[in-house]
Amino acid sequence: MVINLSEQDSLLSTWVSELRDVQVQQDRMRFRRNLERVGEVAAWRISQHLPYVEREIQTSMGVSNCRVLEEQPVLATVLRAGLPLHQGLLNYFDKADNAFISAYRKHNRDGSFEISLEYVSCPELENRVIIIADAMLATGSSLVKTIQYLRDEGHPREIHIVSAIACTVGIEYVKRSEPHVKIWCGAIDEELTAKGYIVPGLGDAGDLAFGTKVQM
Ligand SMILES: O=P(O)(O)OC[C@H]1O[C@H](OP(=O)(O)OP(=O)(O)O)[C@H](O)[C@@H]1O
Ligand SMILES: O=c1cc[nH]c(=O)[nH]1
Ligand SMILES: [Mg+2]
Repeated sequence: MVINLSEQDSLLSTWVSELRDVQVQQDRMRFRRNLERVGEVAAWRISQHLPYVEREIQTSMGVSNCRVLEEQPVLATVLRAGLPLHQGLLNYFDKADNAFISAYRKHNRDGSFEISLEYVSCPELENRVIIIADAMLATGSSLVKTIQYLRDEGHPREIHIVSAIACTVGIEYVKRSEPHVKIWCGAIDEELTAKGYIVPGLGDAGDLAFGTKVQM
C-alpha cells in the first residue's frame, strides 16, 4: 500500500513545497521543522490504522469510557536525514520505543555507492508495529537493507515507511522486496538521476538539515 499524503490538498503540500524551494532551504531550521511536520501528519494518519482499546478514565467529575492506543509502536530512523522526520513521529507517538539505523551511501571512487549499515540500536521487535522514517526514498536500497536487518532482529507484525519525498522506481523496488510494507510519503516524483538523486526532489536532505559531510 502506498499513500501519497499530498494527494488531497492540505497544509502538508505547502510544507513539501518549502522543503523543495532553494530559497527557503537557506533556513536550515525551517527545513528541519518542515520535515518534522511531515512526520507529524504521517503519525496522525498512521494512528488511524492502529488498534485501540476501551479504558475507563477517572476524571474529577466521574468516569469516562475512552478509546486509547492499544500498544506503542517502535519508531526507527535511518540516519541522518530521518532524524527530523523521526522527531515529528515522536511528537505524536510520544510513548513509543525507538530504533536508530546508520544506513548511508558509501561512495566508491567511480561515483557508484553501496549502502553501508554499521550501527543499529533497537528495542525488542517481536510482534511489534515498526514505523521507519527515511527522509528520501530514492533507489529504496537504504530502506530494503534496513528492513532486512530489522526482520533478522525479530519478527515485526507490521512495518510502515514514512518518507518526505519518494521516487516511483524506489517505491517499486521496496514493494517487490517487501510487498506487505505500507509506504506513507509527502510527495512522489518520477525521475531518478544516474547518481541516485530524485528529480525534482529537493537535493540532499541530510546536508540541508545538518550541513555537508565529507564523503565516506
Ligand atoms: O533510497 P536510497 O537510494 O537508499 O537513498 C535514500 C537515502 O539517501 C540519503 O541518505 P544519505 O546516504 O545521503 O545519508 P544522510 O542522510 O546522512 O545524508 C537519504 O537520507 C536516505 O537515507
Ligand atoms: O534525492 C535524494 C536521494 C537520496 N538522498 C537525498 O538526500 N536526496
Ligand atoms: Mg545525504
